[in-house]
Amino acid sequence: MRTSVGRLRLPKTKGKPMTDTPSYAFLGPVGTFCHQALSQVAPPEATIVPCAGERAAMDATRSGRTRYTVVPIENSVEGGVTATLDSLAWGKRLQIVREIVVPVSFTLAARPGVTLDDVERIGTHSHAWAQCRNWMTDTLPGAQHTPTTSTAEAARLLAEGYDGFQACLSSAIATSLYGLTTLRADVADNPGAITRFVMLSLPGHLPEPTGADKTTIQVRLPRNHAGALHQLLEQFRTRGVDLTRIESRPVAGQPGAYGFSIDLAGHVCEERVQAALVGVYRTCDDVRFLGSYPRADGRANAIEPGTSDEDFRAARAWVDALFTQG
Ligand SMILES: O=C(O)C(=O)Cc1ccccc1
Repeated sequence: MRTSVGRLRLPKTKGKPMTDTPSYAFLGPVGTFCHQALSQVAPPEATIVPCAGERAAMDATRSGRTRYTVVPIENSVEGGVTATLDSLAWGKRLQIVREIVVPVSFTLAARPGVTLDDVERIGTHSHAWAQCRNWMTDTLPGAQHTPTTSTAEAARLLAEGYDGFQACLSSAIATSLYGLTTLRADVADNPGAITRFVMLSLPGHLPEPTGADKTTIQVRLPRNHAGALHQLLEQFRTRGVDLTRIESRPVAGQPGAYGFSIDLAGHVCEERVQAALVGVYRTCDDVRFLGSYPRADGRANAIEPGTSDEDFRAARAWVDALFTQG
């Protein structure tokens, strides 16, 4: 039985998972970019569980079936992965414990014997299609997209004989794993695109601060309040907290209400981050803490003058002393 393809480990098909072995759900099937991200972090003995969709993978950890989940959260070309962002924002709470960055480039693949001229429909994940849209318009004008739950799912369907599309956009690994042939390699509108994946667990485990961390939160702005967004941003600016991502999403069932998903530079153990979060909590309707974790790029966060932990402690000591001085 094959247990790996290149650096990708395949799920175990026999035997009971050992309860003390870490288990990871991920956006499956095997051969997704998500599987590649998982392979960067999971120990060799890990049990891995492919799931059909981001939400299904997250639910596997919510229900206790797996200890961790790895799902895509953001792409450098197409932006946020809304299925992940919305489930993090509104579903049962999960916490980000790690981020993983994977360079993505796509292969246009088909069953052996199929040529570019035969291709009318292409199956792939919506984020993959978005990253190859211009290439498609230039090279295969008129080719239609059929969305699949993942890039490898499209490859798997083709290999099974599915005839709803003639080709798929997937990774080179998936192309070989599912016995397809490459029609075009390195398909992309923006060479150098990366996708950021997050590893999630149930709340309770907070990674240690490293000095090169990020914190993710979800907030809902008060409605009918002029300058509400300005007031939110002000909480970060005055404490020298840099935002590395901010995205708005409509709140389901509440037309006109928006939630914001925010990544900020820093760890919740740091004074300036805590001070900003206290301000956010005071001024927004809903605040959800989604984790503090090491940055994948390892870049140390810059600390503006007057915003280090020592600066905050000295300032608090000065205020405390006002009560004890005569
Ligand atoms: O479908 C996959 O292989 C994924 O891991 C999600 C995805 C899709 C497109 C670009 C990056 C990640």
